[in-house]
Amino acid sequence: MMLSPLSASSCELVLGVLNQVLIEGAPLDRAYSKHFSGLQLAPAEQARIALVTGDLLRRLNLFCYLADIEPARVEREGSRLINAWHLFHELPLPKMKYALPVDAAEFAGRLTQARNQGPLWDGCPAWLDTLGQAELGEAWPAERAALALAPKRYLRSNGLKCDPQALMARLKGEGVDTQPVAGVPSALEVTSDAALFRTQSFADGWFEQQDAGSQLVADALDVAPGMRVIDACAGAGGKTLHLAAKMQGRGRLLAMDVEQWKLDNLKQRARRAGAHNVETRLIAGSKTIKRLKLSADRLLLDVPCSGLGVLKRNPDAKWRDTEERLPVLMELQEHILGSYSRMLKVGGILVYATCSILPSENRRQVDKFLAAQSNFRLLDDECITPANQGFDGFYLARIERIAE
Ligand SMILES: C[S@@+](CC[C@H](N)C(=O)[O-])C[C@H]1O[C@@H](n2cnc3c(N)ncnc32)[C@H](O)[C@@H]1O
Repeated sequence: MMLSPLSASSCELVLGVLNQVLIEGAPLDRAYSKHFSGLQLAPAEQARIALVTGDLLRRLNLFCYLADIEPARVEREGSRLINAWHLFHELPLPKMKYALPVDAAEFAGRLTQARNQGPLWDGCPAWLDTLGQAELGEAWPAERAALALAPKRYLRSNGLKCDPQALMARLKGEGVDTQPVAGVPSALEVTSDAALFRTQSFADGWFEQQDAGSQLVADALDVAPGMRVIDACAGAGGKTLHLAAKMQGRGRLLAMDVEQWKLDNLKQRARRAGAHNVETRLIAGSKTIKRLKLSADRLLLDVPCSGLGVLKRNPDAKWRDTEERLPVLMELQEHILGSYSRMLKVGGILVYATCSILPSENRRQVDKFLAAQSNFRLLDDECITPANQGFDGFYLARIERIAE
């Protein structure tokens, strides 16, 4: 999308969203829906607001430095942040009422200084830079820079309703341009700013919005029609629906989670997608897992994680308590892998997946599990990274159960 200056009312919306995320702690998608609902915004304007907000959040420390404000003062001094963003992109300043000015000479001096500070330039907070360096070493600066870029938009064509070529042609007729994605057969990249979710193709369940990297996770599970498959951390079902399509609606697909509202959401999406072999089950405790002992041909463990692979899309995670939550998440990952793997049959395959690029949430968890469990063996693993593939970052390990 071409960058262009924001109108004064769009500046207000950007600041409203930023304020809700940074000061009130709301997730970014919830802040968008709160601010956009009830407004008759043109899709292009909505996209422009999301682009500016995303860019500001991805490199919040850089823009705060250039505007000479503290992130905590965004509510009072946000107009300065917006002006700094426009100066940075060499755009005319928006006509906001009572806006705080940015001194042009001071801005230019700060810009020169920031260019020489890698973490600041890439919008990386100090805790994350230290962690990334410790975990990824010399690979980190490239990942850090890739995580500062705007995400591309990808769709997954729903194999239960269409194939990617048919979807591409139908969307073209609805004003949405797309192109195939090398190496990910189910994915299309959206190359125009159209309102995807207002299309009849979406209403008819022909696609879901899903990152191309994320689509590789279900591929790795190698499911077939007729199998008994469990998606044990299914959430709202992004990957469940992909698995259902790969099973061509035949066999049993059990989607589980600890949050009922996510499973309710999944059921609704499954109806639209025509995925009739999906059953949902709330995990109410260890008994729910025990009852399914040795029952699955395939098991997906898409565990809760730091989300540090998907910062392009969810940049707000950089400015939350992600660092403090990491040890708790790692303990949960270890528990889920150790305990839920009991649901797999002998000869069955499980995929352990995260949307993190940190070895401590990924390969090290798998190694710890395998060291304690001689009845499983690693088939292979892969880290999909923003710097290498350009998609969101994901990790997946394929593990086979070789004995009871
Ligand atoms: C990475 S998300 C899953 C995303 C989902 N698979 C998708 O593709 O949309 C992790 C999920 O694990 C769930 N979760 C958290 N603790 C859990 C537990 N102890 N057992 C199972 N699921 C859990 C969370 O509610 C969340 O929905």
